[in-house]
Amino acid sequence: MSKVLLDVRDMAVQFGGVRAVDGLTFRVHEGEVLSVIGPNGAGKTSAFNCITGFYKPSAGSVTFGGVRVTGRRPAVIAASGIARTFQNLRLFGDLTVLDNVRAGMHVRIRQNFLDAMLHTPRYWRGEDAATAEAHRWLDFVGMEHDRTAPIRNLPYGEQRRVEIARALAREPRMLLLDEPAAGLNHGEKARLLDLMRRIAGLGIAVVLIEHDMGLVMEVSERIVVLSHGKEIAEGTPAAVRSDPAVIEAYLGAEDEEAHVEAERIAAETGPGGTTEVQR
Ligand SMILES: Nc1ncnc2c1ncn2[C@@H]1O[C@H](COP(=O)(O)OP(=O)(O)OP(=O)(O)O)[C@@H](O)[C@H]1O
Repeated sequence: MSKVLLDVRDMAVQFGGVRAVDGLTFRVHEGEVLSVIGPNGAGKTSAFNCITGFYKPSAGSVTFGGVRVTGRRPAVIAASGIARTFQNLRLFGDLTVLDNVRAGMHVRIRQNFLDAMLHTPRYWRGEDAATAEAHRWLDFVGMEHDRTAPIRNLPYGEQRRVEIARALAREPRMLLLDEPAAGLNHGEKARLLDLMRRIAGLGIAVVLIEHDMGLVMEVSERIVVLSHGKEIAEGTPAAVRSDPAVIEAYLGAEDEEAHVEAERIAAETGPGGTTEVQR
């Protein structure tokens, strides 16, 4: 197995009385595709937010590339080589496709303040290089639409692709994708699968939160399963799929949802209501 890139140990996140993440320990190796799955509210996004510095863990440590980054600011963690996408797109709607990708790169373009103020030759060389590189990443993700149009005019699936291009333009060593297949159609999911494999092929580790189990089972080398903030299983897709603890966690969550739904309907219809609850 290749080198450990991310090492998360005993990480916990607390929101008032809720332990969103409760003693999570896992590792990601260079260039591997690892998925983090679990029922709604299991703590997956909270774990991502801790790793990327958006939340401060209440306990535990996060080490990336051998350097402890626990509790550092998001910008510092991003600069150390971790890029991410979000469950809800965070693009600049009025900016063009190209400018959205270039915006992701400004952390690493070497220009000083005066270059930018005075638009020196070095400034223009930097801008040209940035534009060429943005095109390269847009080619890589397969973005075929007009790149000079405002991004808000693009179909949703294409916007998702641009968000990945922007994250890649930071030249990360690890890319965290939070539900990248949400809202995509069948063909778009197939292209996403291929894209994730090509990203890993570049040696970039891909860590995926995803509810589409078909996609997860096909693309992942390993899977970490969370339930109520705790890791309940870890292993290959085949091992995880047949793990009784995993099956039970998902069935339990379904039961919980069905129960909540039944209570909601009962409250709406009141005693003697006529709505039947489907089980
Ligand atoms: N900012 C917050 N403040 C308070 N509670 C939060 C916050 N973020 C998450 N939680 C709670 O922490 C728990 C874990 O939520 P989280 O969003 O991490 O789960 P998830 O596994 O990503 O869920 P989903 O699959 O629905 O996105 C939930 O009980 C949630 O309500």
